[in-house]
Amino acid sequence: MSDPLQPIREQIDAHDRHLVELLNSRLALAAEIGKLKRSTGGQIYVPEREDAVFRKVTALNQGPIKNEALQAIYREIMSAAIALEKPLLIAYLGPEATYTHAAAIKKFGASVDYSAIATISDIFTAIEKGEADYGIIPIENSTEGSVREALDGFVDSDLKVVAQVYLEINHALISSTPLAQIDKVYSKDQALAQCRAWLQRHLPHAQLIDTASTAKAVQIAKDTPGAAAIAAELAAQVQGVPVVAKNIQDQNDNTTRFFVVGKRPSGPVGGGRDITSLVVSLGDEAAANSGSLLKMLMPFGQRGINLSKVESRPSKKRPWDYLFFIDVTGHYEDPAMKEAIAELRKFCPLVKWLGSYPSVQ
Ligand SMILES: C=C(O[C@@H]1C=C(C(=O)O)C=C[C@H]1O)C(=O)O
Repeated sequence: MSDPLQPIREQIDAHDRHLVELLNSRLALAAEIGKLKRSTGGQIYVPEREDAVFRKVTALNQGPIKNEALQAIYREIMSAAIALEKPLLIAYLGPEATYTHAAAIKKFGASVDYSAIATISDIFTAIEKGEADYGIIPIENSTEGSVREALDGFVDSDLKVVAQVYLEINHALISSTPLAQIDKVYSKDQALAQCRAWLQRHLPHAQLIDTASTAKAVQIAKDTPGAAAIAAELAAQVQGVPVVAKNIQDQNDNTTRFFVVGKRPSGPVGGGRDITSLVVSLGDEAAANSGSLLKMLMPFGQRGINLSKVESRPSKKRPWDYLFFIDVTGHYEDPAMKEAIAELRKFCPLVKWLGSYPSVQ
């Protein structure tokens, strides 16, 4: 009896021949672009162009492929294109299998090279020294708020935020010791905090110990009797330590926002899809004038520029002196944004542009 799958598979084979041909022809064009970029000093990774490609293919899609699947495929196609233009090295907060590693792969795909770096400030340094092309760092979590080391890193650095990526975070309790005998839980402070209620319920007497990263916690737990780590399941697999409990985060839609940092700024995507991040200090104005916070936000409001985040951090220069981290909708090059920032500079001693980047992807 003839196999009914056979003729359909032959059609699939014919499509695959086509696809491989088309992919190679697309990648050859990217290689040509790469040559031109090298001769003109252009950027290899261009987030605003990638955003336009994602939008274009999503608009073309009539199914049955889901947009998410199409975008994942295009992520890899563009990753392969980048690799043909120039081998890029992406520094992430390591060790291997941290959430930042997963976010880096989500953003840059499988064809670029990755380097695990121990601390956020070392990531800034690696890029400043040209030891890596881009860095990826966690900036804020939907349950726990901002990552302070990341915000502080931007104050002293001239690197730019060139792109962002969101990743849903699902924590696992990882240990070779059964739950009832666990007396120490290691993880990054942010991850411990995201599982506070679960820990209170299941391990109320365990000692909670902060580590430099979630994957580092798994390394420690692996060799410490009675110890567990909170990290991604992937970290458990990579290091061969059993998962004791899955999805232990207190909020189900627990999501972390990561920034991609590089030496040169991204161009605009337009259509209200750019975000600009700034750090602003009011200086003596704050002490002298009780309305100064409002005054800081007015230049944006008056021009219809939407404010999506304001976060304050102690300046560490004087007590009760603050730096404000502000996200607004639009690109630094937009005329209204330029005007708003110029106005802000009239009364703020510090207005630092951290970067403008596409809001999604
Ligand atoms: C090919 C380019 O370089 C990279 C690869 C892209 C692609 O494959 O479409 C898009 C943007 C860049 O990150 C380009 O800049 O157009």
